[in-house]
Amino acid sequence: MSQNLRVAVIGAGRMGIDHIQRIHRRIHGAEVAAVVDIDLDRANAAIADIPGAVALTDAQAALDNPDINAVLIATPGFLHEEILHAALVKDIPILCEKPLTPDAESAWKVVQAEEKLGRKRIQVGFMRRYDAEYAQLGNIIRSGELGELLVLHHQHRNPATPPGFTNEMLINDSVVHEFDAVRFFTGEEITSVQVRMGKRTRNAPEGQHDPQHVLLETESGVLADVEIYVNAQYGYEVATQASFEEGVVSIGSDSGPYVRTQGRWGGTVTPGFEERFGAAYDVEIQAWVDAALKDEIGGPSAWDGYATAACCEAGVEAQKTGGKVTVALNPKPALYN
Ligand SMILES: NC(=O)c1ccc[n+]([C@@H]2O[C@H](COP(=O)([O-])OP(=O)(O)OC[C@H]3O[C@@H](n4cnc5c(N)ncnc54)[C@H](O)[C@@H]3O)[C@@H](O)[C@H]2O)c1
Ligand SMILES: O[C@H]1[C@H](O)[C@@H](O)[C@H](O)[C@@H](O)[C@H]1O
Repeated sequence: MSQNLRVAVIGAGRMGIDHIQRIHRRIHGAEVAAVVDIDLDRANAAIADIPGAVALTDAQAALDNPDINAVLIATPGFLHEEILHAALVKDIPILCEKPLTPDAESAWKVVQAEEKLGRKRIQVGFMRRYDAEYAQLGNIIRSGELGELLVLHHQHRNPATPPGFTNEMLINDSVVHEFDAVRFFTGEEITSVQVRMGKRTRNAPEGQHDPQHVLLETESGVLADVEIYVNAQYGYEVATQASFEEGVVSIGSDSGPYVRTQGRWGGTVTPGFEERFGAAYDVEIQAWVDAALKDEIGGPSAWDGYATAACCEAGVEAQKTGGKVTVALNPKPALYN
């Protein structure tokens, strides 16, 4: 594929708009050819500064357009499955925002459809793998320089949740990132999930128990915990501390610049994921484009999407029971080895 990628972005909401601007302004080798949203006004607003792009309301119409040769899916997670299958039929590179799908059964169907196609076409939007500090911690773990990794502590805090953010979405939409991070760091599958509910913040909307404490273990016995706290008010913070045999590594905690003025010292907390992970999204999308132009796909795969969906399913079950729930996975198809 020598020409630019001509991308249809499906979903012009918070994340879709961010990716549209990213592709238009910062990514090399790709252009936004179409924006699809059921809300045509949103789609039109999204292409206002992109000459030549078209606004549509139907994803299939974009996929049927021979001028489109790649698709970025940024609709809510429960809508991904249908678009993924339609895009696999077109046999074009796909960047699907996380989650691949919200449950293991539908994610497995996507894996099977890709396996039937016979080659990888899907990259899942687990952008943390492209964050510089995440990549560095991954390298430290793999190098063995601090001995064996023993425990991972995660904090995942959002300032507030959008309307309709259910109790299950704390797992399916938020902790799904830590499921991927733990698998990425350890190179192992997660074998069990437990969720504990403690004291609830008065800032949580009705029906949502916030914060929650999620406990995981991996095949070799690495333990991980996640504080998921999505109405934390003060800002957006995602951090990890890793304990090894010979040391401890922290990433994502406070970084400069530290300012001293008017009798106070301090810095700022990022307000949202766009600021905290802006650079990682750029690297993620550029990597997808670079691979797609060589007719390849890299990064987190549909298998990673399926395995994390299975963790989510166990997590949602664990929310109800409070007990430890085993993660059950189908055998990994050779395509993903
Ligand atoms: N990687 C990350 O850090 C990150 C951050 C935020 C969101 N996300 C993911 O991105 C996706 C979108 O999230 P968001 O926060 O932008 O949601 P959003 O609700 O802000 O936007 C979704 C958009 O999809 C549109 N839409 C709904 N149904 C549609 C359909 N059938 N066809 C076309 N468009 C349709 C809506 O009108 C809306 O504009 C989700 O999967 C979410 O989990 C990922
Ligand atoms: O969809 C968003 C997004 O994935 C963010 O990265 C995460 O921090 C939020 O918790 C989630 O709701």
